[in-house]
Amino acid sequence: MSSQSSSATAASAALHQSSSQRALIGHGGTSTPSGAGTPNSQIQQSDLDVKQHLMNYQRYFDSASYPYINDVSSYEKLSKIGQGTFGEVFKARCKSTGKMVALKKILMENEKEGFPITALREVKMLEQLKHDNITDLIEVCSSKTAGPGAKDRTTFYLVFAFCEHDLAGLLSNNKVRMSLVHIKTLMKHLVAGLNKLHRSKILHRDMKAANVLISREGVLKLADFGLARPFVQRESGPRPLYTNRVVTLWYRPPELLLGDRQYGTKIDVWGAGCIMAEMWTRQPIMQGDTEQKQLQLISGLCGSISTRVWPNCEKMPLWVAMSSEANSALPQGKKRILRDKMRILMKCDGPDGKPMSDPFGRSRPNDNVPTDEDAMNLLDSLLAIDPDKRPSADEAEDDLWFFKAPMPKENVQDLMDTVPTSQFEYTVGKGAHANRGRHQNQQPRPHQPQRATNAIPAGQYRDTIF
Ligand SMILES: Nc1ncnc2c1ncn2[C@@H]1O[C@H](COP(=O)(O)OP(=O)(O)OP(=O)(O)O)[C@@H](O)[C@H]1O
Repeated sequence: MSSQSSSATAASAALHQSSSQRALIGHGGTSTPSGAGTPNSQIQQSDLDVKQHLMNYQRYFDSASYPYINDVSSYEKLSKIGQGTFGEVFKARCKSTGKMVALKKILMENEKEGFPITALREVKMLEQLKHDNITDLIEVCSSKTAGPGAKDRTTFYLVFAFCEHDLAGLLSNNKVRMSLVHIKTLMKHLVAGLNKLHRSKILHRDMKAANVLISREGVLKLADFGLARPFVQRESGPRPLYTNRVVTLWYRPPELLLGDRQYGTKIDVWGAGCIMAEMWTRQPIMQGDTEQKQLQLISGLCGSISTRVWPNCEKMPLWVAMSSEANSALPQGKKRILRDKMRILMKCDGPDGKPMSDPFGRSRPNDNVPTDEDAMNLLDSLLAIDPDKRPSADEAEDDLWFFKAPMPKENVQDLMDTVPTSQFEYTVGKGAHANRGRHQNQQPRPHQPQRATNAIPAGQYRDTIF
């Protein structure tokens, strides 16, 4: 037995003994159990034993190391890079290794309840999700600060490996020219990360370009697990109900907009489809400002939502409300024009491997250059109206597109080398990442008060994180 585990056993024995002793001697160690006439010398001896045990216990904890609770002073804060819903985010440097990190401060909304359950959930999930394409949680740190009235307060930080860019920022930068190989490589990373997530039985529930980070080395990382939750896959019996107030509106799939509360992994797959298209369009493809508007935009691009394309659509809780004349959110007779719209952009690269289409309109798209039909097929399937017709992340990872020339690369380091400044550095102060995706249209987190909208009747569902 190692000295540490033997001392752990000793400490736990000490704790056990001390608490039983305390119970025996009563509160404060000076009274006796009711009615028992115990001689004073015996009480004093028990008291001393308890003190000794407590001291051993304390010594054990003082000498123990807490790999997840280092003091945040081991990092030097450099700048504020973001304001998440749950607190501020800082760029910092590890004093001992020089490594850059992102420190996400946990907002202690209700300190009496201790470490917030939402942050705890995020930590627990990230611990399971060690993968190249998922943001790397290094550790949880704490710091003691003297609060008002000189009362010590503990602040917790999640420490992540630092990523230089987010995809929304990169896409809004017209100096960043992405070739088909770059897009294919990033999509490969995205579906690989998503596949890991879904294999670990976790739903992300907030897929959007702003939550996709890219490291200096050109590796994509899925980030922001603040809305993620574990799910159960049941073959039979009632399926659990989840909140449908998830996913930023622009990336929200039809089933969520129609009030589904028994959704699954395909909600994230829709988000992956929106992100894939955005890599060519360079802006979110459907920017509604209400749920009805979003449904209308989906119908406009992906075709009418009907039993012809989605047999179960009429079973959705909000089907009737959304098809009402007043809402007119489900226009019928709309053709699916996704392929026609994207054809002009999803061009194969030129002979020199340079992109042949220019989403920023600096040159006319070249109609003679062939469209990448395999990319188009994958996009078309990711954005299927019927969630059952969308591929799983596992199937998407095996898609033909990824195995055809031009082959994806290990990373997009060459693209990163063309972007000298970290996106965070030049957006900071203007609300880093305020670019797009973290937009006025961003929906509040489920636990936050809802903004009044003229959308679906509010309060239809209890708005909590399950
Ligand atoms: N690993 C990282 N490297 C660099 N910046 C990061 C990292 N993680 C988070 N950030 C920055 O902090 C911001 C907020 O982080 P995150 O999205 O995890 O928090 P949140 O409270 O869930 O925010 P949101 O309101 O965007 O959902 C990000 O948009 C990004 O700017």
